[in-house]
Amino acid sequence: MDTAPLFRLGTRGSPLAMAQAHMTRDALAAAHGWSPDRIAIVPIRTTGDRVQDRALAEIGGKALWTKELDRALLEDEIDAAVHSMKDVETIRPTRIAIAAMLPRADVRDRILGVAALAELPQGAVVGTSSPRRAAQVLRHRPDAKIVLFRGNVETRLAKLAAGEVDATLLASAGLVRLGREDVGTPVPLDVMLPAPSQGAVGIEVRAEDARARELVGAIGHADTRAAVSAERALLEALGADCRSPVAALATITGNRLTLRAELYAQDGSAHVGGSAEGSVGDIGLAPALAQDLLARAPDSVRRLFAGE
Ligand SMILES: NCc1[nH]cc(CCC(=O)O)c1CC(=O)O
Repeated sequence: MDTAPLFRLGTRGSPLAMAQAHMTRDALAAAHGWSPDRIAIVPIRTTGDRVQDRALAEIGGKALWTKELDRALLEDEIDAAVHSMKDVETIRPTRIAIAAMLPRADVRDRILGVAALAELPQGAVVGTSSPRRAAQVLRHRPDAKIVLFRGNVETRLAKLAAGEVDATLLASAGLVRLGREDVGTPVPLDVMLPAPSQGAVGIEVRAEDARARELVGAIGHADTRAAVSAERALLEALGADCRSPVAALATITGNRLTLRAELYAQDGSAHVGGSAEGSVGDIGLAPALAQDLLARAPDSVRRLFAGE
């Protein structure tokens, strides 16, 4: 770049994060009539990228992915940070604002290695580090053996190909963004409801930076934001974090929002599910569904959630 960048986008350096940063750059360039090469993409290494051998939940949860990007944003090294909304904590620093979410991709999980959970051989080994996916697999296949499976999408595909596991599960959205829509089979939503925020890319800015808010706001997708906000409000009301086996999906038709959610016991032996419907702006909907689910949850499920 021989001229100063018009805008600096911070991102993690994984291939998926870089693909999402490029999507964001292209959307910004198109919205503002800029040449894409006037937008700098700044890869930032996070603790989560360095630590590969332990479950995320054990070593500090989602903050591992956001902390370094938050610092770069607050220290004005970048103008905006691009995130998978699924990896962004429910409660964010007050000086950081979500300025936009891009149109959501396919929200489903894909199963790789077999075409469906029902086709797993007896006692099959399934690799995942997601408490939600583990519980959902065990709910349908209590005979399966879950093993910790980390690393970025490419690493996991390589481990599967090497025969370390019989099957694994990945978000369809990530595979599509990496140009790997050819692998795996989508799992129906009634078998595996997705993680809250799955498939959504969000862009954060400094709350006080009016220019960045406006520039990024121009590429936002209102329905995605409304849906993901409802799912995040549910997580907050549940007192849930990345260790919590919880699935949620909001869908919007016109001005109506339907929020579905399921909470699971860790071993999939119990669960509770429900849904609520209201107008898009109804901020009471998600907390009400959270209370309803907690009230009906079996003990083995309720004790995994802090509530309130
Ligand atoms: N936790 C890792 C992560 N964060 C976002 C995605 C996929 C993209 C998305 O859901 O938007 C993935 C990988 C996966 O779950 O397969």
